[in-house]
Amino acid sequence: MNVPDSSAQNQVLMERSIIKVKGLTARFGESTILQNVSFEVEKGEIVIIAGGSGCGKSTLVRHMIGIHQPAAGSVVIAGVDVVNASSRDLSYFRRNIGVLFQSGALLGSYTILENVMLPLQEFSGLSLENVEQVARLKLSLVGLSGYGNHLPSEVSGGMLKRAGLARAMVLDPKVLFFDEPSAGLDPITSAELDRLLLSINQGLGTTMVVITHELPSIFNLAHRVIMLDKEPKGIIAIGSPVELRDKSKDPRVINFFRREPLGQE
Ligand SMILES: Nc1ncnc2c1ncn2[C@@H]1O[C@H](COP(=O)(O)OP(=O)(O)OP(=O)(O)O)[C@@H](O)[C@H]1O
Repeated sequence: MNVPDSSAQNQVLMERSIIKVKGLTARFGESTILQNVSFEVEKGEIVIIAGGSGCGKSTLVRHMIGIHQPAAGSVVIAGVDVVNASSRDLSYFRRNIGVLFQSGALLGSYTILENVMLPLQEFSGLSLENVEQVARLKLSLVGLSGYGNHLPSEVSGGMLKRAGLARAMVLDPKVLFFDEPSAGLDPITSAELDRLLLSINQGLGTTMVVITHELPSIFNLAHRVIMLDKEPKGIIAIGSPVELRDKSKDPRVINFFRREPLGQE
């Protein structure tokens, strides 16, 4: 039997990671928000980024997807060195990730179907007919088959999120990023969205990075939680929600998980 040597084993382990963040330092002017942050995310994993307001959750994700340039460190996602990517590589990168931010609202004067078609028209090179077919498929995946011709103003908040999700997924991304996906939703609609994300993760194997501080969502979704804090401007804990809740000795982590409603697991 061929037993792989340790470097080959390491290689296999490394290849499991689809996201590698190494020594990331984020600054705005004189102020350092994140210092020397490193972690990896495995293919198919759902990682939640949590932590108090202003600790740098959005800043981290914005650096990961190339919106901001880090002061130091590297980010490699699906094989693309995001920090040093050429415009060609960035274009490839954008096809391999989907982003659903609160600010990424749908365009109000376009129908939901047209909104979902937009990334395909920009990136796919498909004919208009095929673009529409793919967009309709994605709308059915998120349970919005009958709503393609509605304007965003004509559907509920939960439906808008699902339409945004269809748009974020339309290029079949390997990684999806969400910033507070359940913000503004009632608990039932929020739980429905969690179920949808989970079914997409399980059905398609899509890796997900989700910013949220909603404990039900954390327990519904997360394989691992990365907790950030202003001190030391970075990661204070990484682990499954149950591990962090039951085993952490850090009072900040304990306090965070104490808000968990009874009966969540
Ligand atoms: N573009 C920017 N320019 C200057 N400062 C910024 C910028 N973006 C974020 N910051 C600052 O970085 C810090 C972290 O902000 P960030 O939005 O990443 O925190 P957060 O953890 O996502 O917070 P919240 O949970 O409140 O959304 C804050 O002090 C914020 O003011």
